[in-house]
This record gives sequence, structure tokens and C-alpha cells, in this order.
Amino acid sequence: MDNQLNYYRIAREEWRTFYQDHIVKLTEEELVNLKALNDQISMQDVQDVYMPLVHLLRLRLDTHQAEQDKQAEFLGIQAQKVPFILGIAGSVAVGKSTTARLLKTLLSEVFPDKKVQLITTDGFLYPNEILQQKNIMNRKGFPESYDMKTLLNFINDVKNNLPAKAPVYSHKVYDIIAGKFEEIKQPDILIVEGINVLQLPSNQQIYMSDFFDFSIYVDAKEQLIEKWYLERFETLLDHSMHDPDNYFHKYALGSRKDALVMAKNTWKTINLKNLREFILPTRSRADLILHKTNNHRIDELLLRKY
Ligand SMILES: Nc1ncnc2c1ncn2[C@@H]1O[C@H](COP(=O)(O)OP(=O)(O)O)[C@@H](O)[C@H]1O
Ligand SMILES: CC(C)(COP(=O)(O)O)[C@@H](O)C(=O)NCCC(=O)O
Repeated sequence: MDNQLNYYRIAREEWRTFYQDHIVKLTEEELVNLKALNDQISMQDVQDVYMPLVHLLRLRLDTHQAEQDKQAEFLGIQAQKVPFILGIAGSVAVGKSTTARLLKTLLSEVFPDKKVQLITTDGFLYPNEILQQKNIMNRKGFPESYDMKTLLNFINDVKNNLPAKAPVYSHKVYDIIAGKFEEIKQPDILIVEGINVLQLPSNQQIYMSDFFDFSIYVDAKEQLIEKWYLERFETLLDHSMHDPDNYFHKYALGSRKDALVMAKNTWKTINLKNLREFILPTRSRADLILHKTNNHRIDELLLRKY
């Protein structure tokens, strides 16, 4: 890591010892529910990595609300509940959405009285039709492929406890689903996951990260992320075999070798380029860097000191 001056670098073996005595252990039933959510999740990761992280988030949540209350007292106004926003950044296919879904489930289990919601910024990509009109279909995921104004308005509304609707992107359809929205209404915690959440778009007055109360960057070596990208591509092909409406159907019916050549090329010319130019430079802005190694195992965490 280039600049570690302002991060504590913590090996998994040490991290797993933090606060274990204070952590609410999940019941057998809760663990089974979790496993059903994503059978790829390692229960060891939940215990060693995610439960201490949930505890850290609990501390941040408490501070967040206390600060809001104090400020309201200073202003002589009624204190409001302000949603806590957690950003999750990282490369395409590094495992952001898996981490986000797991955290949503864990936070909901550990804080049953809190409303936890999740959105992905993929929903704010321009639809393919507009990307084609702008001639930027091969730039999907790059800063200019997102409707940043709408995304920032959305987050601003959530912070102000106004009902907000996030458009929905489907990997299967490879496009925005017209007319489909995720309704977000006064959550206690909103998780916002996406490759661009820590980016600083040049033409905006405010940044998405201005609204975040905590941010996580999921990190791994390029070669591993490429492997995970290709594995996910193959899973998408397998699932599209009998579904002609699926974007990947045509590739599933053709030669697997040719499809993989195409996917490798997409990785190299689009997603890897995007990682190097626009995503990786945001890593040093995260409050916590989760570093993954083979088989998605988290081996190290970097926690921002100040
Ligand atoms: N902790 C994990 N254990 C096993 N597989 C995982 C894990 N996290 C992600 N994956 C797999 O890696 C691929 C990319 O993960 P995904 O969450 O879709 O990434 P992203 O949202 O960053 O694009 C998927 O095939 C997913 O199933
Ligand atoms: C929609 C995405 C920009 C976002 O990726 P995610 O983080 O959800 O994996 C990406 O999956 C994508 O479609 N990239 C364009 C090139 C491609 O992989 O087809």
C-alpha cells in the first residue's frame, strides 16, 4: 500500500480478537438464514471479520446520532433522526454487492429495531439507449456513464428523510429496468454500494462522500479480480442458458471459448482501465480498506486513524 501513514494496518488474526467478548453471537437460525442469502459467504469471515466490523459501526452510529442531537441543542431546534449512510467502493467484480448484502443482513440481525436499506449506484447508470446516443457504450462504469445529478439529489433526499426512489440496474438484462425502482423511506442506515461512491466528479459542487458517515473500499490484486469477473461471467452464462430475454443468452449458446475471449477483452479494455484510472485512486479516501486474497478470504484491514 503506497500511503499507510494515516491507516492502522491490521492483520485478520488481530482484527478477529477485537471486541469478541462484547459481540452478540448470531443464533444457529440466524446463521442458517445468512447462509441461505449467499452460500458463498464463509461463516468464519462473518465471525472473524464482519462481527467486529458491525461492532465498530455500532460505535460510529452512536457518535453520529449524538453529534446530530448536540448540534440541534446548539441551534435550539428539535433533534431529527438523520440516516447513517455507509458507502462501499471498489472495482467491478471485487465483491462489493456481496459485502453490502452481508452487512445489510448482519446489521438487521444485530439491530432489529433499525431499518437498514441498500442501494447500488448501478441504478444511476444511464440506460443503454442513452449510452448509445452519447456513443459511450464502451465506457459503462466510467464517471460520464452515471447520472450524477440524480444520484446526488437522491442521497440528499434520503439524508433529509424525504422518500426517495432509486432506479434499478440488472446485470442479466445488462441495462436499467424501465419503470422499476427501489423505494427508500426514512432508513436508520442506508448502504450505498458502487464503483463510483468515493469519486469526486469534476462538474459537481458536492460529492457523494460528503453524505457518508463511514466508507469501505473492497480491495484485491488485479489478477484475482479478473478471475472473479470471469467466474461471475460464466455463472451469468450458465443462468441464461434457457432464458432468451437474458443479455448473456446469445453468448451462452455459442462457443464458451469465444465468449471467454470476449469477456477477457471487456475486462482489459473497460473494467481494468476504469479500475486503474478512476476507482483505485479513491481507495485512500475510505475509512476502512478490506483487503481480500485467494477465494475472497479477507486477510488484512486498514482502518483510517483520523
Ligand atoms: N465473500 C465471497 N465469497 C465467495 N465469492 C464471492 C464473495 N464475494 C463475492 N463473490 C463472488 O465474486 C463475484 C463478484 O462479486 P460481486 O459481489 O458481484 O462483485 P461487485 O458487486 O463488486 O461487482 C461474484 O461471482 C460473487 O458471487
Ligand atoms: C455495471 C457495471 C459498470 C458495474 O459493475 P458492478 O460493480 O455492479 O459489478 C459493470 O458490471 C459493467 O457492466 N461494466 C461494463 C463492462 C462489462 O463488464 O460488460
